[in-house]
Amino acid sequence: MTRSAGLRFRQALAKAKPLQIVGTTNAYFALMAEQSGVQALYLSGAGVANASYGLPDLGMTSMNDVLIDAGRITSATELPLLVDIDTGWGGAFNIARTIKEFEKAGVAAVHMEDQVSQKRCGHRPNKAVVSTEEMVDRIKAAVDARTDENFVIMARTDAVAVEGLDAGIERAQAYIEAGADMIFAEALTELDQYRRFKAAVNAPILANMTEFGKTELFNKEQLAEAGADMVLYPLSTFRAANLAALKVMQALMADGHQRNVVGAMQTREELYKFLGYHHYETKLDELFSQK
Ligand SMILES: C[C@](O)(C(=O)O)[C@H](CC(=O)O)C(=O)O
Ligand SMILES: [Mg+2]
Repeated sequence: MTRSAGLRFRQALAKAKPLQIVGTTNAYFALMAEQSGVQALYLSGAGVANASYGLPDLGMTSMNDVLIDAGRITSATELPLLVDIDTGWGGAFNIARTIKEFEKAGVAAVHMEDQVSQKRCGHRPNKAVVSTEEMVDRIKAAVDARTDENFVIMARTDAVAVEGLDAGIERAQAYIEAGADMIFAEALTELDQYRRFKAAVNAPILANMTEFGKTELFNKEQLAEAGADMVLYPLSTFRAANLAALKVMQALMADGHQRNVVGAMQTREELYKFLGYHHYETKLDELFSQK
């Protein structure tokens, strides 16, 4: 694969209207996504905190925590990966380091938000944002640090829920002016708000379709029509897998066996198919064939 990860993301975006970006909390989910026709992957900050550390999404995970999970996914698949880097984890030099490390890890794109470092989930109350100037400095530091010009730096604004739509749009304009490539318009409540962002900001717009949040679960046609270029499903597979796992745990405790839930499990055969298990096994047999 000679094309850079960033270029692969941009090419996937150019081909799809809108590009559906699917959250995969681990490398195996990434393999399933790749073999299900998904064209771009996402590593959620909430997903890393929740799944890998058992923590809430409140800015408690560090750059290295996210980098480890990102590297696992980029090692397993060629699909371009968008990673949630929260606020970039610090001042200008920290942000520069973050960009360099994620680019080196084979990540295609990152999104960095304008919340204060003690951040919250974008769909929760009582968020606070830094000044436009401070976020512009974050973006400048990020853009200056990238070595691949195709590496995507997406600016996320959480300001709409805090300061209103007009302020959010003004910020997005300033962030693009500062060098951001794309805009993540967080926690919008109406389709028309995407339309307003798109009309005012000359850059690709991402719509976050996270479940149980502030945004209605619009379909991709509705979002494309409203001007969204990318649709994100950050935690959909994680939430579904969590419920499936919980039901198995409860059945094991209630029934003393798993026979009632085996039908809800992915079979060994399916697992091996996604892993390419037999290919590895054949290789092993060839390498160490018994005489
Ligand atoms: C996209 C997000 O930043 C994430 O970390 O996945 C979250 C998703 C969520 O908590 O539902 C967010 O929207 O803040
Ligand atoms: Mg997040």
